[in-house]
Amino acid sequence: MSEQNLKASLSFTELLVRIAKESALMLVLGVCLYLMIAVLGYDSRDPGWSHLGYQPEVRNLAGTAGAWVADWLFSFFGIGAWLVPILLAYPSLRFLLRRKTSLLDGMPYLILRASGGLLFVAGLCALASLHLSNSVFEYPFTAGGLIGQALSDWIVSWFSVLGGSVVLWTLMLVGLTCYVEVSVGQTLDWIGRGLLRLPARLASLGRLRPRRAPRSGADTKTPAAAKPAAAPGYSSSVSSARIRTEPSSTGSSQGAAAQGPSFSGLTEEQAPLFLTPEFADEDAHSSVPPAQGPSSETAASRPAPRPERVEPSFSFEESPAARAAAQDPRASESQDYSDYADAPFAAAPATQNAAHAGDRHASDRHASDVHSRAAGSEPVAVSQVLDTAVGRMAAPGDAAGQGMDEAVRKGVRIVPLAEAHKPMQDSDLGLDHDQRPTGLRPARQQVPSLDLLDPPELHQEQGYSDDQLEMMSRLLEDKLKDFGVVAEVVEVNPGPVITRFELQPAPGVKASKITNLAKDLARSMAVLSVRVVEVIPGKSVVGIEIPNESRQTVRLSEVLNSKPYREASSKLTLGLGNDIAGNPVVVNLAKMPHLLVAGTTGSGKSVGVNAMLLSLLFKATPDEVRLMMVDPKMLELSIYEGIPHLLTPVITDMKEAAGGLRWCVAEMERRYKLMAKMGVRNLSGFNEKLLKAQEQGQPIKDPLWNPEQEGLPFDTPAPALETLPYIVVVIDEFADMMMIVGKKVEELIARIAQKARAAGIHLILATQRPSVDVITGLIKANVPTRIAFQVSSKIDSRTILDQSGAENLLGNGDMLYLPAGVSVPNRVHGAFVSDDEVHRIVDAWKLYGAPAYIDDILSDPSEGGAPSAGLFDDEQDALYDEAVAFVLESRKASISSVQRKLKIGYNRAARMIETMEAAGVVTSAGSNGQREVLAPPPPRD
Ligand SMILES: Nc1ncnc2c1ncn2[C@@H]1O[C@H](COP(=O)(O)OP(=O)(O)OP(=O)(O)O)[C@@H](O)[C@H]1O
Repeated sequence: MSEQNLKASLSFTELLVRIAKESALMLVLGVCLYLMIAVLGYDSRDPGWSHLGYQPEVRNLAGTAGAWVADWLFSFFGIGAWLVPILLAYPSLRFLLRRKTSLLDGMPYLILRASGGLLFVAGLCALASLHLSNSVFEYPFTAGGLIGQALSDWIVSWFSVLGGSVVLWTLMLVGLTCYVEVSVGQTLDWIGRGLLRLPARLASLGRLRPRRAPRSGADTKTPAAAKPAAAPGYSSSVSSARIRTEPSSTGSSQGAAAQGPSFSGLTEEQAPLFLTPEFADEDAHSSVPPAQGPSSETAASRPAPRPERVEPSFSFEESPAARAAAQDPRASESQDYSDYADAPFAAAPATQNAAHAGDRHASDRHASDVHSRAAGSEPVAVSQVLDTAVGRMAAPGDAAGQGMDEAVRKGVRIVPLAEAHKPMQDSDLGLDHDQRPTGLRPARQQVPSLDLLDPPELHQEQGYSDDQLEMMSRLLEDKLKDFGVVAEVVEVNPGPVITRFELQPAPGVKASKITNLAKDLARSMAVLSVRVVEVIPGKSVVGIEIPNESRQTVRLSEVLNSKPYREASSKLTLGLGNDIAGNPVVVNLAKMPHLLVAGTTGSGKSVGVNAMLLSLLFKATPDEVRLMMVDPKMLELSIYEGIPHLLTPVITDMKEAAGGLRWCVAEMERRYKLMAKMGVRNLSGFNEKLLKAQEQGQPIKDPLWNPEQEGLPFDTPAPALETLPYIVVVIDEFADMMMIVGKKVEELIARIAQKARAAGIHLILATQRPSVDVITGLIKANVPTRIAFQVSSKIDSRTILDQSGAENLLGNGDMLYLPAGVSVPNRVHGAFVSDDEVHRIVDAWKLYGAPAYIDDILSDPSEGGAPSAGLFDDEQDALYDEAVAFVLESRKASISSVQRKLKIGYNRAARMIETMEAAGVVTSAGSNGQREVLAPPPPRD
């Protein structure tokens, strides 16, 4: 056969190929157009594969076949059906329009794009099924069709709704990237670089324009054009001008390409937005001249010219292209592409390794991080990946606001409470550490040593392990989701007794909704109780406090040996326990100035009160602090009987207790008068003044001295004033007093609470009955500092703290401490002190001396201006009639004789005599303190 025949037959074959291609082009266009019409004309009432037609007439513009096709598409793809014609058309047209590409050569690209398209549609359908309601679309099955439904069901069963959404979005984007072959990273890179160079370009544009005009002349040569490296293929383009004027950029790109898979090797001109290997190859091929100039070196080292149509290799094997690029600048273009194609696949093993290394939560989003580290052959620590993920999540407004990335959030930051929790400030606790004199007489004796207390247990069991915490975080999120609350655990703070999970609720989720779920959460997480902290100062999260499996016990010795207690200058410093992070909580009763302690029986109140009392006993001598104890249970405080701090024996009779309060009112009034006479405003000022005068050798005489009142001659000189101790009144069961004595106690407490601060009298009221008839509004208004131990209901908690929370405490000394003027209570794990320890300290104090009871308490309570008369309705006293009978019979109206006769307390007897006075049975006390009996003796039978 002649050469001409061969050419003719070849051209005929080419013709056939061309005709076949063009026919196929028409066919594809036609099919896609038809599909588009069918989809556009879809009417759910038309007959179809999924159902029988509801209407006799087919409405679809593409006819019955069109109706069936549309129904078929919508049944399987849902809203994805709209994309099917487009997805089919784009790659086919692209392939068919490229004349020189044979089917075989183009196949890999077709497969890549088809897979990309499939992934994209599948992701879209599944997302639509997951998130869109079909009631809007009225498609045969779901908004994402059967494919979307099946895929979303499967994904959700493995990844949950949120995680699944992330996976599907990722799938979609990957599909899109494969389909249109857009490099997301490169596009961003391209845009960024374009923006950066924009000013320079604009500036150079002005300079280039006048030069370009003469270029139209045939002879005109710009210096750039004169450069032999100019590539003819680029001659008419701006980019070619750039290449000519910037030869070094090409060099650097080669160098970079030779170094490894990197995009930095591409100039922006070389890096096409659409990474189309065919184009790249063709361009490169046609634009690179065979030889001369500076590029001739590289051209010389280039392998033999390839046949005209050579598709660049699209291989996932990394090295050949990379190596070739080192020598072949032309290859660098295709190499860059294949590098890019390699990147995710190269990353995969590293990601998998990370996963195998235990990082079951390594995120897709951070696969690139992992990859970049893996590429630098650095070992990738799982925790680093988690840290980065959580770091991003924790960014304000990120996690909740823009839909949470399930993959990223898996990996909770675990920060010990000791680091995450801000301890209470000294100002909240009322502590002052300055060493100013406290205004009290230098102590005559030393306080006992803290060694009397049991030491803290050193090796206490730790809470949950990191794995458990991670699991619990997930569980917590899931359980909340079950209750319709979308929130994400952003941090976990393990502490000695509880672990706090910090939740970032999704926008629109109210913290109170989570609070209301506290009980349900406790049940579903199988823990004793869950406390929700709606406000954590300084953070935008909600705290969930879950008890540790094994709880550490806080010993009083631990708290009292702490710096805050040791350095506190106040004699009324109380050690309460440790906060949730294990920091000691030491408070100042003087600043409170009165404290209400309430909690259900067995919650740890008495232990708490004991801890407070021991704190006082380790800080203050009897000269500095005196105690009045009221203990209706006759068990709790009787243990302190005999310590020198007591003003009076521990009071167990409730009416005597009321008398004690009345004495306090009288004492308060007396102290006020004294302070007024001395021109000072508070007790420490008063004591300081006295001490100063004593130091100067001019002790101050009692300005209120009334010798006649004492039954002494009127010229008896006034004694020198003594410093006054603080008085702490501790009432262990304050409800009993309210029940027995009634409203009068409330009035007395209110009076003391209102004024006693300056006089150095402080109240600690404890009750196990936190009801409104015990903790009345009047008492609450006057006792601003509260401690709530565990209570049985929200209502009780509100009665004590004016907010809920105490019902979710753990008992055994777990408490909420609400300082005066603060709205958010602080959780404190109360210090434990055993009865043995209390005994030891009591015994130690007993060694220092017998209690010096203040005689005034045993004298007439009306002295000192106490408005005693009329305060009590003592005619109702069961023994009143007996007392009257005794007085009438014996003709002795003395308190002590009534006391002895009826074997009652002094106060009760005094009240009876007062009542008799009010009733006209006896006279008022004369100057010698004697009363006469006015009523006649009882008639004898
Ligand atoms: N801080 C603590 N740490 C550990 N356990 C504690 C603590 N406080 C109390 N407990 C435990 O709780 C028990 C009950 O405490 P406590 O007697 O103080 O309760 P309560 O509220 O005073 O009860 P009640 O009102 O019936 O007297 C104690 O026996 C002790 O075992």
